[in-house]
Amino acid sequence: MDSYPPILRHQNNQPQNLTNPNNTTDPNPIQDSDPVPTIDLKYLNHKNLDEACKEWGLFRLVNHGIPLTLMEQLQDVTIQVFSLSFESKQEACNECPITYFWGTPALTPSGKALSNGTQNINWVEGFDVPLSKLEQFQHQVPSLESIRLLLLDYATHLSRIATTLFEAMAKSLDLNLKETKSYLAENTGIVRVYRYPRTDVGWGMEVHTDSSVLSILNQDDHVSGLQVLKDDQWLTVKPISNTLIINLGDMMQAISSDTYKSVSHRVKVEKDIERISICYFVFPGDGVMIESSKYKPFTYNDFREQVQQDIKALGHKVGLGRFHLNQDS
Ligand SMILES: O=C(O)CCC(=O)C(=O)O
Ligand SMILES: [Fe+2]
Repeated sequence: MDSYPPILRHQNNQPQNLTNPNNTTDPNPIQDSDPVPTIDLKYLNHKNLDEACKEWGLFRLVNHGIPLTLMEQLQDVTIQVFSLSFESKQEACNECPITYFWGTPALTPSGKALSNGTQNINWVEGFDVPLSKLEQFQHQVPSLESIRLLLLDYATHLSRIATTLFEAMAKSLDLNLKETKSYLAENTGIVRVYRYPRTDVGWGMEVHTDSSVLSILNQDDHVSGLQVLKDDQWLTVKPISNTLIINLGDMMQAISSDTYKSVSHRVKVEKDIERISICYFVFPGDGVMIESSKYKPFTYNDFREQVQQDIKALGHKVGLGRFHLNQDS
């Protein structure tokens, strides 16, 4: 229990030693499939990809080329890092580019929790890792150093996957590839590693859309939680080992002039079992103007500042609606 941040120490939580999932009984038996479209990266079918982006804004990626051992090692080390005491996690991130946060996924650019004090607690703790800084430091805490080394390797795969998918999308959308290259800037990539505690109240993450161009989620192999809104219905995205979930963010929706969807999603928590996930987000390059037929020209920085203002003033993100061409403000 002392590994949980104090505000997440709900009375119903008992100390638990998760967490090699292979040793636990799974309360959410994994079904073989769900209706989420599957895209094969090795044999990329542009038409299927285009349809998934239009209809869902989310798909499952197979044949992604990341070694299974790397995916499994990352999940194992993530579990180890989170099992450190709350105080050591805080202390470990005091003077390093990695930020440790809890209770909300909304952070200021300097890594502080962003809030106007009225939001609900999100039952989540996490580490925010800017990938471009990974080479510049080493960590004294062995599990954090292991995760840093694994992420260095993982990051090259994430860039490869994001670039391949984005180029295929740009082609289907008939965007000028040379101009649009800067819409996906590899040096903006961040990874967020999350643990959702066991609890019987609240949400791990409330309904939102990602602000990214693309997000790549490496879900817990054994515990479900991610839910996606499709045709006004919430649907659970089944965890399936050795696959990734790709979701499109607000920047992709804007770049595509609303042809593609930034998908609404949320994360459910479980009473009896923790969940981890390792999520990657990539954004347009610094100062790059997003031009589209549906929105006023804006940079990702304009967008992020607006989101921060809205969260402070209203308690929630308004998002792309702020930039719509027929919006007055
Ligand atoms: O943990 C997950 O599966 C999803 C997390 C998420 O939606 C986010 O970080 O934006
Ligand atoms: Fe998200």
